[in-house]
Amino acid sequence: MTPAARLQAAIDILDQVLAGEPAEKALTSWGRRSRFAGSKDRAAVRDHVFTAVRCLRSHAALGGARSGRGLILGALREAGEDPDEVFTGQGHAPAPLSAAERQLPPPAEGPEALDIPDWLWPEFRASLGQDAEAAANALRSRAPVHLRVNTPKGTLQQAQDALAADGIATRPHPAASTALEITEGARKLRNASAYADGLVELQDAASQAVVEQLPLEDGMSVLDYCAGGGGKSLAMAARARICLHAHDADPKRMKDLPERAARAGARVTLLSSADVERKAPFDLVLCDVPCSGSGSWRRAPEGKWRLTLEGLRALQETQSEILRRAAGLTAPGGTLAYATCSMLQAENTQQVQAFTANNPEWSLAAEQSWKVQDGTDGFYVAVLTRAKGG
Ligand SMILES: C[S@@+](CC[C@H](N)C(=O)[O-])C[C@H]1O[C@@H](n2cnc3c(N)ncnc32)[C@H](O)[C@@H]1O
Repeated sequence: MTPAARLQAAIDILDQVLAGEPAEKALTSWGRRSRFAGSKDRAAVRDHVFTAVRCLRSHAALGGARSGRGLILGALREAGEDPDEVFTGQGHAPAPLSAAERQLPPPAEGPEALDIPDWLWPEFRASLGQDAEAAANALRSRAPVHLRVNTPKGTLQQAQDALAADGIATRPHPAASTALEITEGARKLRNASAYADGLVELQDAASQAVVEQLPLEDGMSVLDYCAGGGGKSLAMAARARICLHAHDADPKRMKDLPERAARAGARVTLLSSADVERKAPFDLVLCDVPCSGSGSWRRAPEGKWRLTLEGLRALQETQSEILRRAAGLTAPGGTLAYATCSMLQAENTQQVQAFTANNPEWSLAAEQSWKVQDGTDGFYVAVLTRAKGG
């Protein structure tokens, strides 16, 4: 495919996304229909689509329309490229620009230029203060690819050497002692032996750093209460010889966990909600709660446009309910960790402050947050301890 044909493919896919189709699904069906597209074409089209979704407001403004064509035109203008070189109408290239499309719109400003919904901007700015613009701008670009080295299976250096042998260059990431950032060859990861052998897992460095904050010790009984695919379960299992249990309100989310654990050489027992009550109390409970995902909107940009104020308030209710339940599953003297991949205070400090205010037997032992502009996903963790007699 020519570069212009890739952009035309992105335009068609974006029109479907704007009509309500999830980007991943629209890309998959395009891929099935487009047997002629090679792996580089697919990667390029995917990049165009995800860039457009991350920068939906600003690129639509720059391109003069909220349409596939408008978004691609906006992206070219932002990149300082000449749209007439792409919109030629030749071969599979997009049709030439109309007179209306040639009109340069006035420059976007404020939340529109920063690609944040208007309703969210006051909350975003209040949460991030003077870092708000930098965070919003960071969310407009592609996320780096991070790996967690499964240290029971090998050292960082061994993982780097094994990855290099498969053409993948990495460097240690400062956010966590187990983290590597891929600097070249990320697309080769799925076929790399270090990945197949469970020496490395895909995991954001801040997600790993959250687990490094937990006071895990050999022999502890631990519950990952919102385990999902089990990324944090596996990271915990690598840190100490714990008796690890995983639970999720939607057990289907954990379906790959047994296989992932086997690959990593970890042991984890999956528990239903009823089993959790029977097995309680646990020495440590981690709640990696459902959240707005504002810290990972680079990876999942549709979430930024799907979130509403009502949705955010509903998430907050779920979060405080999970905190309340998880507290009841934690042993006296035990630890409860509350984590989100959000940068919004409403989901982070405000939740924890409300919890400790209502539950005086709990105190805050540690709290940390990571911001997306510092090279990781945005994350938050609070480590709470329960009084021995509490
Ligand atoms: C942020 S994801 C977890 C990601 C996972 N810990 C990881 O590192 O891969 C949140 C999970 O919480 C689950 N969840 C939602 N409501 C819940 C509830 N009331 N109790 C327990 N889990 C819940 C969701 O199904 C989802 O899998």
